[in-house]
Amino acid sequence: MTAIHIHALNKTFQSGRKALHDVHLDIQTGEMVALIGASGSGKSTLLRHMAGLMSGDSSVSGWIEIHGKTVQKNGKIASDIRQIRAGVGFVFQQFNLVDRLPVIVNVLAGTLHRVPLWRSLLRWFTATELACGVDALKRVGIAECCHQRASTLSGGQQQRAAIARAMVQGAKVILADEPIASLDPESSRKVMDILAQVNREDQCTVVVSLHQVNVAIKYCPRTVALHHGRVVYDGPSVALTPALLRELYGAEADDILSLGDHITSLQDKPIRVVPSPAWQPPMAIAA
Ligand SMILES: Nc1ncnc2c1ncn2[C@@H]1O[C@H](COP(=O)(O)OP(=O)(O)OP(=O)(O)O)[C@@H](O)[C@H]1O
Repeated sequence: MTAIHIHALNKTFQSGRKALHDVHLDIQTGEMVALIGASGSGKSTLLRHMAGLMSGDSSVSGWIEIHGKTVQKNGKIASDIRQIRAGVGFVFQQFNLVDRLPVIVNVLAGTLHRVPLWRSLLRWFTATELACGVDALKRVGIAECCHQRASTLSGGQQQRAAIARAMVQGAKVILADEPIASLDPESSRKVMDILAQVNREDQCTVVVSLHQVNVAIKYCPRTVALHHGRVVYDGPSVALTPALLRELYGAEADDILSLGDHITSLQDKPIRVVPSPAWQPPMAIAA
């Protein structure tokens, strides 16, 4: 079944900047797809359109559907977008948690579309909801941080809490916009391991934008590469050799090839595919 369907998406900002050019994309349920590209290539813009946070150009007939439901069409966001978003989890580079609230409350924000408004305002959650929140925190390996304020967590822990919130939400699609861009290699690895775990164990479709092609290869069987807002490659991540990347990106290839040793390093030869934890038998993720 198709999880995300994008047809002829174009985006021109008011400044006149054309950020997306005729993007067509089909992502199947349960895929883990990397979105790569140099800075400014349109990764965030595309993810925001998928989430219905931005609308494409109305001058071109284009649309986006998630699980068959229209997110936007011909430049207009669907009127029932809140309902569609309830099934979509977002993980952003800048950990979008409420700093002053405890981690568990942030995580339980994932249930807000299900609980009555008065209960959410009072932050009154049932024992079952609390257990579900704690369970999600256990799965991402930070249950011990449950009652801490979100602001006291490290960047990697905040990102894991954001993923726990998507779990509690019961999201069947996770859109992660450069979730490891601000993290050290070890925290990056944990966050990517957890995204892969959610993909594998919950059959959750994951689309993750990354600066590092080596991380894409390690975790995502499929990569969509953007260049100046156009899809220039859509296929197996393992086929993304440095030579191909140079062909696609020219000098800009260095942007995504020379980011140092972020999780694994990439040599200037056919890329060695590092077996991904995504394809190991289910196992607990260590904290
Ligand atoms: N609100 C905006 N108004 C005008 N131009 C914008 C706006 N947002 C993004 N852009 C432009 O659209 C293009 C794509 O930006 P986008 O943020 O999607 O790229 P990106 O690939 O996510 O980059 P990065 O990796 O640096 O986050 C860039 O040229 C950017 O300057």
